[in-house]
Amino acid sequence: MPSTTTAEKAALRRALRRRADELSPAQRRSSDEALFARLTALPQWRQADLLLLFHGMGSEPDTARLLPALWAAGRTVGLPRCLPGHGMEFRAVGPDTPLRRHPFGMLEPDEACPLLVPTARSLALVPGVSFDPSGGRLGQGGGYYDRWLAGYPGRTVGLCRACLLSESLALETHDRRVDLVVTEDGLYGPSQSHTTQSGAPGPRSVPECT
Ligand SMILES: Nc1nc2c(c(=O)[nH]1)N(C=O)[C@@H](CNc1ccc(C(=O)N[C@@H](CCC(=O)O)C(=O)O)cc1)CN2
Ligand SMILES: Nc1ncnc2c1ncn2[C@@H]1O[C@H](COP(=O)(O)OP(=O)(O)OP(=O)(O)O)[C@@H](O)[C@H]1O
Repeated sequence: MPSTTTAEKAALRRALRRRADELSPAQRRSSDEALFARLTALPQWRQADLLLLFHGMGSEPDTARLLPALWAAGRTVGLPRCLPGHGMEFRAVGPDTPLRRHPFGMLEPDEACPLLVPTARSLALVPGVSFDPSGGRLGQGGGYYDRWLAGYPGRTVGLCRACLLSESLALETHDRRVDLVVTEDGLYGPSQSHTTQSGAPGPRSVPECT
């Protein structure tokens, strides 16, 4: 019998995936542009030794669009690879790296790519169906990131479309908060006082997808 939180998470995941799927391609593109503008302006982004991205799929932000500029700037970029037993590792990818489609739908590097060892100066972009303003995260339900984050020494950022931001997510003991949540409208997180980048107060209620 699943715990209440597990059942609640599954129901919320279904509802928010539906909400995300209703966004038009134009709404997704304009949301992505605003998210990426905020993300790439962060000092943590500019200063990281390794950028550990994910290859966006479905209604996730289309993070693959960030890659060409990073390669052109000579940055080291990694993408995750799922391992048996719900493990995960990151391998370096470049412009000519062939990626393979995993049965879950995302593109992944293979074992021919160099394995990356994250440091305290690394930055991981963590995917999520939803986040809350204190860094709580609802993932896809496999526990891949939670297991990997348990041994990860670096910083974490979640990209969250404003209409998928939850007021407060119920977390289980294994759930890891991200250090910073980036929405189109502002930055949130355990150490943020809900401000937009201009310093103006950020949105407090959760907007509807329009
Ligand atoms: N782009 C991207 N890559 C990622 C993740 C992610 O969330 N996004 N992951 C984040 O952990 C890991 C993969 N984990 C995933 C876990 C479940 C599902 C998923 O769609 N599950 C379906 C059932 C799929 C099936 O069993 O066939 C579902 O829950 O409906 C997708 C990714 C690593 N790579
Ligand atoms: N650090 C961990 N060690 C062992 N099991 C874990 C760990 N983290 C998560 N799990 C297990 O993984 C399963 C899925 O967890 P959860 O619903 O929190 O996944 P998620 O965060 O949504 O997924 P993901 O991290 O893949 O996006 C649960 O059964 C949970 O007990």
